[in-house]
Amino acid sequence: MKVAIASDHGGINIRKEIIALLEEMNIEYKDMGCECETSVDYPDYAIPVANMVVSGEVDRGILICGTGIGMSIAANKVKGIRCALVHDTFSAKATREHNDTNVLSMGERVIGPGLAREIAKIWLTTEFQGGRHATRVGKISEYENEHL
Ligand SMILES: O=C(CO)[C@H](O)[C@H](O)[C@H](O)COP(=O)(O)O
Repeated sequence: MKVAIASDHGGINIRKEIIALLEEMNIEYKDMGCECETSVDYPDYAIPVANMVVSGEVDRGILICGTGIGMSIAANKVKGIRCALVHDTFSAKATREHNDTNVLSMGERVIGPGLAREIAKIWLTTEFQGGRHATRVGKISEYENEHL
């Protein structure tokens, strides 16, 4: 698996924590910034990562901003992206099993690095269950293909 990761200025510390996790898990990754702690705009990071996922350049994306909300809104504008904003381990597992999410978003002003690491680890290692969930995810893709 290959992962693209990015944050704005509000998510740098959790990004570093998740990069350390990816290295421990021997998961190949591309760090897409941001490079500094000055204020940047989250769509400039969310959209490139989302495009890397839909193009197949990477398999998954991980995005961090202050709340995770801006990143998730922006990523979900890209056709083919299913981005989940997650701040608990139950949802991390469920959104892989049920929604086959390909991008994870978290907020550094909401949770600490320890929980973020647990969430990311679960999200990276949980398989999609398919079945009835595939039917539902398929309906989202169908809508995207017909209307977006
Ligand atoms: O998009 C967000 C809110 O939904 C992110 O949390 C941003 O990191 C946040 O808006 C940045 O805020 P700042 O006041 O410019 O640091």
